Amino acid sequence: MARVDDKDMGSDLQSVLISKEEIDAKLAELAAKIDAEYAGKDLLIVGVLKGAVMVMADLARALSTPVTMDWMAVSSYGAGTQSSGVVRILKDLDTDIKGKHVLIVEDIIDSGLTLSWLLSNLGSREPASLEVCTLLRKPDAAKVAIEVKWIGFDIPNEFVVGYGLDFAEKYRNLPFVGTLAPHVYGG
Ligand SMILES: O=P(O)(O)OC[C@H]1O[C@H](OP(=O)(O)OP(=O)(O)O)[C@H](O)[C@@H]1O
Ligand SMILES: Nc1nc2[nH]cnc2c(=O)[nH]1
Ligand SMILES: [Mg+2]
Repeated sequence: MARVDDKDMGSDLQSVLISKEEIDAKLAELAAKIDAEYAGKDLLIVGVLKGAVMVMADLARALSTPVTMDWMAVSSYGAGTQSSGVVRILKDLDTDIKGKHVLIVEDIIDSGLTLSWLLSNLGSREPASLEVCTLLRKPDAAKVAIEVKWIGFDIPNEFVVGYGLDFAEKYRNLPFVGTLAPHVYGG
């Protein structure tokens, strides 16, 4: 199992919430379900930058279904650890998704505001189908009416980093998901 002091960030971390091994096993499980769902269909997976890069890379390799991959970058106004729901496109898809089977891949759903906006934005482009796969989901997501077909882990309402998730752009390259020590975010 990965140690908390991996990459010399040990003193910033409080605990390992989900280990690399647990992430790998979960992605294999999700990939099998996604393979079954899209058998015989063309699938476009859409990663939401930057957080979803690790999930996209590992999920794509765990899938047997041939996929195409595209990326969106959005920014939700709001500083620090809070999302505001006001979303702006920083990088749009390179491809037209009309008539395509589209799977949005996210690292985390917290307030659900980013995803809710994305579902309505991409939904209006008339894809053949539009579903969501997220590695992590926090409890507040239940307050927003969004349907998430594939969920890796439901986690408590704590700020997590690693495996794509940042705090002030750091910690994304940790191979596991962990919680930060309070002194790092001024707690
Ligand atoms: O459910 P919500 O409250 O909207 O939060 C979830 C979103 O926040 C994070 O992205 P962030 O905007 O931090 O950008 P990043 O992926 O570049 O870190 C995460 O990757 C999700 O996209
Ligand atoms: N890094 C990180 N980004 C988030 N965006 C929404 N929730 C979180 C979280 O817990 N950690
Ligand atoms: Mg972030």
